[in-house]
Amino acid sequence: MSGTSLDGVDVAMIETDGERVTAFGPSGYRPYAEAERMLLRQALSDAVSMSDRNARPGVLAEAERVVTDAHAEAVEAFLSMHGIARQSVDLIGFHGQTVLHRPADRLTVQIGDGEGLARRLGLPVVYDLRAADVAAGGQGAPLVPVYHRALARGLDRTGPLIVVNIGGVSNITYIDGDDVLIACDTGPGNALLDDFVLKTTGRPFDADGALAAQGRVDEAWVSRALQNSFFSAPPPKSLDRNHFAALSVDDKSPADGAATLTAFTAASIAAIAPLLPKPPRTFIVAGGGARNPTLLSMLRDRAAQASVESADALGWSADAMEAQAFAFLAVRSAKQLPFTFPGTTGIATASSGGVLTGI
Ligand SMILES: Nc1ncnc2c1ncn2[C@@H]1O[C@H](COP(=O)(O)OP(=O)(O)OP(=O)(O)O)[C@@H](O)[C@H]1O
Ligand SMILES: CC(=O)N[C@H]1[C@@H]2OC[C@@H](O2)[C@@H](O)[C@@H]1O[C@H](C)C(=O)O
Repeated sequence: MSGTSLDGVDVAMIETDGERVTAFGPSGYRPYAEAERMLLRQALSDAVSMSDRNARPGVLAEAERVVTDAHAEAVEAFLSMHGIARQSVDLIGFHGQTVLHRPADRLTVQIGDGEGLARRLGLPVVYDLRAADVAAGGQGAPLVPVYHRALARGLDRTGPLIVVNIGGVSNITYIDGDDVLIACDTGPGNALLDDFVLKTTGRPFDADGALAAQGRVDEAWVSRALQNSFFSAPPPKSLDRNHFAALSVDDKSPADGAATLTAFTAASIAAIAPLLPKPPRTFIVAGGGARNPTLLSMLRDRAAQASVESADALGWSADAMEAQAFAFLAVRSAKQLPFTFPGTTGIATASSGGVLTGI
């Protein structure tokens, strides 16, 4: 899995039948080199004008090779580091790199050559997991909720809970027993903050929320930003990474800008609660944002009565969860089990998707 933060490739191994997770294997990470990250950033810009998802304008063809190679290297290093025999792996789930997401135009583009990856690894690969949903009128995201539900089945909790994934964009899954599964993107995650921190300090992200912790939140700015009609729309809804890029805190000091953007992420996650059937009892936080204590504390302040817990504290892996989810989705895809639902992507009927290659 390589997410919208463009930080690197997450690898994880699980044992599953697509319904339940019977064992968690190890997980790993292969960061993008600086040059690779710059190429991917350029690919996001070059993708803006795309209308045909198979076109590869500008640097996209080169970026696609880099994405495929980085994933192959990530898997190879992972297998050798953990002494896992290639033949013991049944299936690889490959998300690719989203370079454009415009579901209203029935367009979502993940670059990455699934067939090339299957050839290089000598293993079957399931890829292109968003396309079928978008083609059928769904949002194509989020896909992870069905995995969150599988994990939540193993928790002994009453009352509705929310799993929040704070990646480049933030998304939530609302689970209330086995029957209610609602999901959507909630707004910014780390991407706006990362971009601002990179521009003002040269560092790729606000490590441990230290910069934001020193700054002052401009609450008026946050309230204004929350006026965007996206926030009052009910789920399902999804976002392109750069949807809020025009919102600028460039007139602020690095610390105040970081504090304000961190608060914007926290406030926009909390703002989903009134749009759900019942107030959530718990927010379980995963994704890179779970490592940012300033963000967690701002979410606690804004989450009303709900408790805020990190996924790691429950024995789930905040870092590996998305990669695990794409392994789970690959198995569901291979078995033709549905993984997008009216309540998660807005698709008319529960559907499967993905392309299986290399068997
Ligand atoms: N120690 C840390 N302190 C603060 N922020 C952190 C820390 N570690 C990671 N992050 C943030 O998490 C981001 C990476 O998050 P994650 O790996 O969930 O993103 P992603 O895989 O791109 O996700 P998605 O696909 O959900 O957008 C980094 O860019 C950074 O902003
Ligand atoms: C189009 C796309 O790649 N969307 C990502 C992005 O990153 C977070 C959020 O926006 C989420 O909707 C989705 O990824 C997660 C893994 C998902 O589909 O569940």
